[in-house]
Amino acid sequence: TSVATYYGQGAYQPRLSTFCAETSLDIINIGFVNIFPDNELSGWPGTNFGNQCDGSVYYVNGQPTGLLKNCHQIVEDIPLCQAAGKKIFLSLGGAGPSTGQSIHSVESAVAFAEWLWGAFGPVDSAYVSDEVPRPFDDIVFDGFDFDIEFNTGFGYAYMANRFKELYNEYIEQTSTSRQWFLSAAPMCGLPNTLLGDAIQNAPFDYIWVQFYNDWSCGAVNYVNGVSGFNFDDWVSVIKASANPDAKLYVGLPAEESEANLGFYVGAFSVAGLIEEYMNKYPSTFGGVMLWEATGSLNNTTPDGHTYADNIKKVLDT
Ligand SMILES: CNC(=O)NC(=N)Nc1ccccc1
Repeated sequence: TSVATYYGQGAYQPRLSTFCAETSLDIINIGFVNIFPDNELSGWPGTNFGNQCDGSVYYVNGQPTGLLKNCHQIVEDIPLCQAAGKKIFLSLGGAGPSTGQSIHSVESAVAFAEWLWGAFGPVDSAYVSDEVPRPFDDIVFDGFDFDIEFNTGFGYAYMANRFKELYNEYIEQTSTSRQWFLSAAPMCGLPNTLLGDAIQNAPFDYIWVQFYNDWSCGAVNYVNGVSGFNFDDWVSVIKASANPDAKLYVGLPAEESEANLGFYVGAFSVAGLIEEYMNKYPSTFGGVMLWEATGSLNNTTPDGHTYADNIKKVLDT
């Protein structure tokens, strides 16, 4: 089992290298590409990585885009994380603005995936060109994460399937042993309107469900001994999906302040839930996802262990 986390939106977050050194973190989603092309005059996506970039953006035909140009610390640090054996995904969506997250046609869903592959994928793929920038230079992400939180779910299955085709095409052409992955971060309510269709129709590798900010299905229900926590239902969703072997993660807030009031549960309070579901679904249970890295770092026990360390310890028992 493994621990996945998000990085990029933490208040006063330290640079990524801090988390490259954290052995309890296995997968890090870098968030976010938070403006999608159909919502941008320039036709380019926009990004936001909190305090990590200097604010300068790319220009297209003399017009500013929302695409950040200088995030040198992330660019310097991703190789450190990858050298430490961590998978680093680029996350699409995130906490807003809601006006930025929608896809208006199948064609634009496909074009968006190809653009991102050219901009953030292998430096020698067929989609690298003078028309597509390399905001993170020669950094090659290990996959793309769908953290869709607003509007509708239209287009994401087409986009995820196009990513899968691009992965397979590149692997076929280069015979590389390197792999690329797809992940999604649905909120726990079922049926899931924003990512249900994508999960049903595209072969995701990791599904980290946000078991917070929703009283009907949050992990807090299990901890409080009441019904609602719906991991079992999510196992059925995975088994009926395009990839029945996808790994299902329990998403949790890493600190009191990182979810709506009442949804945070202590690492040791949630240990029972983790142990029960890890044993109940040994092949589907993938681990725990934490929102998010800096909150976990700020949520340290007196012995100096972060929330992620304490969760990892529960997973390893
Ligand atoms: C995995 N994605 C998230 O956990 N997103 C998230 N926590 N969004 C959010 C929702 C409400 C307030 C702040 C952030």
